[in-house]
Amino acid sequence: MTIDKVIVPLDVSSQADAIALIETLPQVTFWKVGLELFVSCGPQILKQLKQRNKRIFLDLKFHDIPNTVAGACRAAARYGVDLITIHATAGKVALKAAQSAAEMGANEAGVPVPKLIAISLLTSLNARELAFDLKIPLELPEYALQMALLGQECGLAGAVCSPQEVAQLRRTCGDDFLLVCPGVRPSWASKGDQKRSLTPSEALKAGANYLVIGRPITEANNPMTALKLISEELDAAEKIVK
Ligand SMILES: O=c1ccn([C@@H]2O[C@H](COP(=O)(O)O)[C@@H](O)[C@H]2O)c(=O)[nH]1
Repeated sequence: MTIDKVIVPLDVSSQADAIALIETLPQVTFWKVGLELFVSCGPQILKQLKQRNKRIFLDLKFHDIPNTVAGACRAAARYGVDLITIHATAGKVALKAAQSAAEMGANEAGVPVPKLIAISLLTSLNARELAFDLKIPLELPEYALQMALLGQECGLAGAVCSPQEVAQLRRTCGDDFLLVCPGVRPSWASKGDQKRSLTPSEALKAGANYLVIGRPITEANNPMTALKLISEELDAAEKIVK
């Protein structure tokens, strides 16, 4: 089912708003809990999602020294979530420590080990910002690839990348490496702060495993209709991919 490849972010600031969204879109099986919701209402929302048999992408984008990210990943893994994010720029020692700690936390809690995935480069940044603001002397696609490869070398399960880099990452990192793409925008939706987007069908055909699509659905006049349009677009694209 292509709808299972869509992860919808719960980018709201209260548990009540999050639950309202979950109940408005019962066909969504995979939800993302990010900084806004987790900081607002804590891990309680994870229980709510698990009670409803939903898969959980805990997108807290850890970025700290090895000891601290390890502690955070160990604690996050105990919740029995499916995906956890860490910035690749935390570095090799931190990525390896985070991976071992996630395994330890899950084993302690007797839950499946979550997939730890590395943020390669935020999808809100473009080549100009990378070069002139962040002073990174690599072309953007090469930089995103190197960050994904760093994650892979450290034993992580996958990476978060923009749909514009996913084909290159898929070719280089192989079929078993999980590629999760935010910054996906249907042709009818506004881009907002996303700077490296493609449409859902383009992202799927380019090799993404999961598409994170938020505001085009959650801020639509009718979220159910928006999700249906995306689902039909993905169904058509999957027939071409197969
Ligand atoms: O590089 C990244 C990493 C994470 N995100 C998250 O994905 C969603 C996108 O929401 P939209 O409303 O579809 O823009 C959001 O929760 C981000 O925190 C990202 O956009 N880019």
